[in-house]
Amino acid sequence: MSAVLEIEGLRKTYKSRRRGTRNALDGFDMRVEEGQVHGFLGPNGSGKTTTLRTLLGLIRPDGGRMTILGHEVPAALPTVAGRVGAIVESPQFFPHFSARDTLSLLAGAGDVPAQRIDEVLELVGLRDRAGERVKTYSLGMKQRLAVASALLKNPKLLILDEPANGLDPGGIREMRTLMRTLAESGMTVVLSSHILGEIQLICDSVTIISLGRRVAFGPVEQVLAQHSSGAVRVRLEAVTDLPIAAEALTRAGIRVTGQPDHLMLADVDKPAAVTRLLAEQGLYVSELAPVAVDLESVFLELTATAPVPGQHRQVDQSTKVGGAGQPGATAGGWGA
Ligand SMILES: Nc1ncnc2c1ncn2[C@@H]1O[C@H](COP(=O)(O)OP(=O)(O)OP(=O)(O)O)[C@@H](O)[C@H]1O
Repeated sequence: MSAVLEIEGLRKTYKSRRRGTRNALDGFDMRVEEGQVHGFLGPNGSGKTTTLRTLLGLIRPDGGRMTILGHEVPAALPTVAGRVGAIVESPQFFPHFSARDTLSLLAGAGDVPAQRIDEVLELVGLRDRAGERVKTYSLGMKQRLAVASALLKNPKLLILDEPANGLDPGGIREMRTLMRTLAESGMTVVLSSHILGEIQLICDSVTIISLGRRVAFGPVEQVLAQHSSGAVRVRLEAVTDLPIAAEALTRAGIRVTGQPDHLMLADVDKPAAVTRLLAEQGLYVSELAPVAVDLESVFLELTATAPVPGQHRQVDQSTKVGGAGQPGATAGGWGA
C-alpha cells in the first residue's frame, strides 16, 4: 500500500515571551496508507493541531520531513492543494447564507463545477435542508456543511481536526457513517479526536501522540493486540469451586483475582494450560475468555493520562523547555 501522508522526525518549538519555550513536536513520525480512515489521537496539548497545521503550511516546522501524496511539503503545497481537503479550525459561515449559497460561493472561488455542489450536499446528508439559512442549522448540520466545503474539490486526502466535537450521540453516529462512506469511495481520511470509542469504531488505523512523539501506530486491531494485558476471565460449572480453583492457579504461579462469580487471571499467554490445570483438579471450565482491551485503556496507559487518585492531571502535554524567547512563527498561508 502506498502512503498518502508521511511525516518523519517533525519538530516544532514555540517560543513566546510570555509562555517561554515549548517543544510541541519532538521528532514526530506518522504514516497514513491510501484508502484508510486514520485516527490521530493524543491528550490535550500533545501536538495534534500543531502537526496538522504544519502539514497544511500554516506553521513553519523547525525540522523533519513531510510528504502528501508523495510530494514534499510545504514546498509542493501548491501542487497538492487541489487534492487535499482540510478543516483544522471551526469554519465560520455567513449566518444568512444557505448551505447551497455557501457552497456556491466556495465553488466559484475554487473553479469547482456547479454539479459538485449537489454531490457534496447529498454525501453529507444536507440536500433536503440546503436552501435554509445556516443560522437555523444545528451544530451537527454546521459540521456537515464544513465537511461538504472540504469535499468540494473531491480531495484524495481529507484532514479533519475533531470533526465530532460538540456533537450529540446521533450527530456522532452520522459523522461516523459519513467517514466510512468517504473511505469506501477511495478517499483517505485523517481525523483527530478525543472520542476514543468512536475512533475504535470508525478507524482502520491510528497514530497516538504524547509529548510531541509517536507512542503507538498501526492498524487498530494490532495496536490493541500489542497492548492486550493477557487478562483472562474464567468461569466454572460450579461457583462454589472458585476458591479451590483460585488456590490451584495461584500455586501454579498465576496471578488470580477472585470475583463473586468468576476469576480474573493476569498475564496468561497459554489459556489451554489453565483449562488443563483445572481439569486435573476435577474442576470444569464453563467459560475462558480473554478480556478485551479497548483503545481508551491503551491511550490512557501510553499517554500516562489515566486518573491518579488524589492528583489533578496537568492537561498541557507539551514539554516546557524554559526561558523566554522570540514570539512564535505561526503565519497563516494555506487552507482547505
Ligand atoms: N501559537 C502557540 N504559541 C505557543 N505555544 C503554542 C501555540 N500553539 C500551541 N502551543 C503549545 O504547543 C503544545 C501543543 O499544542 P497543540 O495545540 O498542537 O496540541 P493538541 O494536541 O492539538 O491539543 P488539544 O487536543 O488540546 O487541541 C501545547 O503546549 C500548546 O500550549
